[in-house]
Amino acid sequence: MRGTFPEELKIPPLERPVDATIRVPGSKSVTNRALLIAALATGTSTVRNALMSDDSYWLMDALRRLGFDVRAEPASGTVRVEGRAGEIPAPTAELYVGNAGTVARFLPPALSLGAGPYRVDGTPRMRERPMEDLIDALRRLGTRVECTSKPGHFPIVIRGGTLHGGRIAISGAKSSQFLSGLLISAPYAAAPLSIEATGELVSKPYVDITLEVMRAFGVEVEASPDSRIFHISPARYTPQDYPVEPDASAASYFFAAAALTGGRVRVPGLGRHSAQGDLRFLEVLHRMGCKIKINDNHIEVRGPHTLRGVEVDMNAFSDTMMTLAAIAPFATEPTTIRNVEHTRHQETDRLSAVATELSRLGVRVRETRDSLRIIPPKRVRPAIVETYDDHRMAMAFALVGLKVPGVCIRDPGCVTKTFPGYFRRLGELR
Ligand SMILES: O=C(O)C1=C[C@@H](OP(=O)(O)O)[C@@H](O)[C@H](O)C1
Ligand SMILES: C=C(OP(=O)(O)O)C(=O)O
Repeated sequence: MRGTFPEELKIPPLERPVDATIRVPGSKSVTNRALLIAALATGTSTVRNALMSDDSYWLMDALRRLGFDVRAEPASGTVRVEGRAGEIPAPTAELYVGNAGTVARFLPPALSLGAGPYRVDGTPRMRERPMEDLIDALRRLGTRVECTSKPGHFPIVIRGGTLHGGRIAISGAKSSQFLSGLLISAPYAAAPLSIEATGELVSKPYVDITLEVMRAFGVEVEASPDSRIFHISPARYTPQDYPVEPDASAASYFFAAAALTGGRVRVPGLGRHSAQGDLRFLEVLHRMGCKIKINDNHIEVRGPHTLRGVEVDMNAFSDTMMTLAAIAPFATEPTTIRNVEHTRHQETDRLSAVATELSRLGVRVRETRDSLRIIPPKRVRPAIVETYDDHRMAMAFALVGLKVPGVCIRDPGCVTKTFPGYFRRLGELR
């Protein structure tokens, strides 16, 4: 999807506070759950307002290689998926997941339902990202998984045939996506399956998104009151006409632009009934001095005259960690972001990337194993910001350019992972 992006993009500063209504694309997390669940369902589903980006492309590409009929209209975001009732049509396939964690972690449990061998690989970074907890769980459920390069990592070869039922424990300490991946395919296990999340479960609200999309396609999961143990009885997804809501993480950049400039931004299509945990970023903006209105079908943020610094545990909504890091230098006090060690295993080592790039902009940062303390300088200075092939580095640090003349974003094309039109939308703030 990289297409026509320049090597470097200079961000022109805003001359006045923003005042805009900004539409953001469909949620990556919801899109990739809905597409895979639609493929497992009995009959044809229509997924509307689906995100069209690298991450959803790689899932659709994998489904097609597996023999599913997937028809996408990129302009409207409508995707028709012919579900095969839990059958994986192709007995063997070569699959590529790019650097999409959702594809890397959701697909392998579904591949256990097919014959195989299925060979699955990803980008060099995906080969470094954790897979071991999921691979171990699949092996315990009767799937043969071979790591052809490094134990616990891509590339892998899966030979399936069945997914046993029973009881299984999986660690959620590195990624919640392992648990979500198991949950999505669990209704097709040979017998009832109980999954226990052990250790600290990071990014917990994403598990709620999984349960919500499963429920929308007709499958209920019984969760223990502490949301640690999940019981899934054998069931079949029913096909749906399913609208994907806008992406809350993508919206965070525009909410932050209102905060940064003392302006107003409204994002339609998101509201109080959303399961997306990244809307907790709004609580952070509120504590920094913003006024927040959450309606049924839109959210509006008004920025203050001066932003306050905050101390915040972002474990549950860490995709917005970089958004906060990018506006923190403009607050009146330091900001501390805690409990986000797991982001070191994502598109890049995000704590290290943020600390390095903020330092380049003249901002003092104290980095620990799992936290950042950002100390606002007298003046944020211009710089060419490196993005480490991380869409969120590019999207977040562009916000600095809205305030400081001379900020350039290196490799802006990396935004295609989740938001190909990001810089066009950012231009709509003018
Ligand atoms: O399940 C999902 O859709 C996601 C879960 C989170 O990952 P981790 O659980 O690995 O933190 C999040 O960071 C990612 O962008 C999307
Ligand atoms: C962590 C992210 O992605 P992934 O789904 O690849 O884990 C992200 O989008 O910030």
